[in-house]
Amino acid sequence: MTLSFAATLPARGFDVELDVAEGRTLALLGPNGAGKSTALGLAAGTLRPHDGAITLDDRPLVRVDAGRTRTWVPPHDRQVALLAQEPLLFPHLSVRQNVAFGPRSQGARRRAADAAADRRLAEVGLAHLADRAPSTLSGGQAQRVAVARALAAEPRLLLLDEPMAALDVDVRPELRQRLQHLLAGQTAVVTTHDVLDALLLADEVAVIEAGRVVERGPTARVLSRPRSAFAARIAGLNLLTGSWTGDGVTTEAGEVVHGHAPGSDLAVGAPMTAVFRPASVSVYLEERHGSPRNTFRGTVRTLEPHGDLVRVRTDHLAADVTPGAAAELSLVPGTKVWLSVKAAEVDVYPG
Ligand SMILES: Nc1ncnc2c1ncn2[C@@H]1O[C@H](COP(=O)(O)OP(=O)(O)OP(=O)(O)O)[C@@H](O)[C@H]1O
Repeated sequence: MTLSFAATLPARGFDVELDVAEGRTLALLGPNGAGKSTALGLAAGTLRPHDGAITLDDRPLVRVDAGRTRTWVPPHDRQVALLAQEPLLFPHLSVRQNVAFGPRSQGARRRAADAAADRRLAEVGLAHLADRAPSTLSGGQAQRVAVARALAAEPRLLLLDEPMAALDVDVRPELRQRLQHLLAGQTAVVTTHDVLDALLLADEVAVIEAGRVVERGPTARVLSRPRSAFAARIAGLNLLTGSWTGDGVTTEAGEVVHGHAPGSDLAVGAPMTAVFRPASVSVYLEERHGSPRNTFRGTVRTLEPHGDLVRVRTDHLAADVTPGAAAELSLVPGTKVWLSVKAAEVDVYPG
C-alpha cells in the first residue's frame, strides 16, 4: 500500500508532502511542535486539511481544495490504524477482547476474531495474558497489546506516534525489537525523537521543522550525512552549513571550515555542509595559532554526562572531553572557549 500525502493546515503553519512506498517504514523526525502529530492526524482522519490530497494506493482518502471538501473517507473506513503514545485500551474488555475489537467491528465472527487476536498477541509475546484485564498490565505490556490491537485490524497503513515515549527506558528495547519484526512488510509511519527508533525501525526518514519537510532520505544516509540541524543533533554530530569558497566551507557567520571534500569540481558558492563528531573536538581557553585545525569561538552553555565523557555544548557546537579536562579548564556555563577540530576529522559534502 503506497501512501501519497500532501496537505496544508495554515492554522498550524503546516505544509507537508510525503510518500511512503509499499511495505516501507518512514520515520518522521523533528523538534517539539514541528508538525509530526499533525501529519499523523491528517492521515488518520482526526484532522482535516485546508488543502490536500491523501491517497492510499489508488484509493483517495481525502481531497480538500481551499477548505472545500471533495473527498472525505471517515477515520474508521480508512484501514489506517493509529497507535498513540498511551495504549488507550478499553478498560472493561479483556486483553483478548481489546485485540479482537478491530476484526469484530469489521464483521468477523467471534471465534475468528478471537483467533486473530490470539495470533497477534503471540506476535507481541503476550499470548499468556489474553484473559487479563488491562488494569493488571505494566505500561510496556499494555503498549504491546495496543500494537497487537492496531495490527489485528489488518491496517493498510500503520501510524505510530512516538510509540516508546511513554515507556520506561528499560522496557523500550523489547517493544522496539518487536516492532522491528512487525513492521517488516507493513506500510508505516512512525514519529520519534529517538535515533535508535529511526535506525532500527525506518527505511527512510523525513525531518520536519516548523511544519515543513527540510530533509528526506534513506535512514543511514540522513544519519551519517545529515543536512538539517535536527538530524545532525539526533545523529550526535556537529553540523555547519555554508558555501564552498574553493578550499573550504564559509559559514554565514564567516567561519571557514576545512575538511574532506568529495572532489575538485565543486562550484564556488555552492551550498555545502560540514559535519564532525563531538569526540573529535578539543576545547581550549585560548586560541591555538599555527596548527592546521579549524577553530571556532564559543561560550559554554551546558555540560552534561555523555558516557565516560562530558559533553560541552556551546551555542552551535558540541565537544566531548574527559571529566579531567573539563575540571582542568574549569568549564562552567558562561566560560568563553575555543573549539578546535582537525580538518581530517571533518566531512564536507554538497547540500
Ligand atoms: N489542538 C491544536 N490546536 C491548535 N494548534 C495545535 C494543536 N495541536 C498542535 N498545534 C500546533 O500545531 C503545530 C504542530 O504541532 P504537532 O503536535 O503536530 O507537533 P509535533 O511535531 O508532533 O510535536 P511533539 O514532538 O511535541 O509531539 C504546533 O505549532 C502546535 O502548537
